[in-house]
Amino acid sequence: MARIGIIGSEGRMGQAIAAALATAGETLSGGIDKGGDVEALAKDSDVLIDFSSPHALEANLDAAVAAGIPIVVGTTGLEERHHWLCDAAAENTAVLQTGNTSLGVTLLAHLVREAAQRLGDDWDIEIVETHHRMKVDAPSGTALLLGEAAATGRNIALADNSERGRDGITGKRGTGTIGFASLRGGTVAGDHTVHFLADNERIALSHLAENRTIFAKGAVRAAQWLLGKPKGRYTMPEVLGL
Ligand SMILES: NC(=O)C1=CN([C@@H]2O[C@H](COP(=O)(O)OP(=O)(O)OC[C@H]3O[C@@H](n4cnc5c(N)ncnc54)[C@H](OP(=O)(O)O)[C@@H]3O)[C@@H](O)[C@H]2O)C=CC1
Ligand SMILES: O=C(O)C1=N[C@H](C(=O)O)C[C@H](O)C1
Repeated sequence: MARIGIIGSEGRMGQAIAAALATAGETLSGGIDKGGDVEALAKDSDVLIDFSSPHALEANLDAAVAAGIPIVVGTTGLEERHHWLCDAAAENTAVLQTGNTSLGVTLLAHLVREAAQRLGDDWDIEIVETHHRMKVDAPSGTALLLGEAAATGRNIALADNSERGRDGITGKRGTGTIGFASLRGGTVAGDHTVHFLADNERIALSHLAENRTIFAKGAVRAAQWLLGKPKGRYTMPEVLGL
């Protein structure tokens, strides 16, 4: 049995992960929130699970590296520099960062990549996500993950081909771009639809999360899988064998 530490332990996901750990028969080594001692938590743990804030990421990665333990990063709202930090930490320990730990979204990303690869850029791609009113980042990490999957299928760079935050006189849609739209309200755990829109026909690929259990179970599974892995950056498809 592994000792698993949670960063963001009192949050919505932190509590769901603690419940999933208990169900899986794993040991919770401890949990911290803002102002907590992540180095001490890392010393008491065999693996860390971080669902907190991008502001905490650097210290969390440093603590995992210093303690020589792997870390699962589920926090979203990450910018390019946060991905560089994950890459740097992965030179010294095992790091798995993902915008969504669920089996369903992991499979959806695979399907989106396949569809984008097969459909030409006369098929416009638009990603729509809906989340609860408490969510602080947009587009969601999952929407960006799905956008990356579509961009990979199209063999283009998402950063150079995104349309985000349309407002006012936007001009026509750019051919080959990937659009993002975010809805916020109520208690929605997380809905994502990738629309492929062509002349006279459309395809919509969706994942609807009914509660946070799916994310929590996936995070625990990722932590279990990371134990004993050599340094490097890992992905959810590897964890789930997809
Ligand atoms: N990858 C995935 O599958 C999923 C990812 N997420 C992501 O996980 C993150 C957390 O979501 P959620 O639980 O809903 O958010 P919450 O706001 O409910 O919880 C966040 C927790 O992190 C803590 N926290 C904030 N800053 C720090 C810090 N510097 N160091 C340590 N802890 C800190 C907060 O503590 P305090 O209250 O003291 O500030 C709080 O307890 C979000 O980025 C969300 O998008 C969510 C679901 C699934
Ligand atoms: O903040 C959330 O709640 C969620 N965040 C993740 C994201 O940004 O994609 C995953 C899930 O959709 C729930």
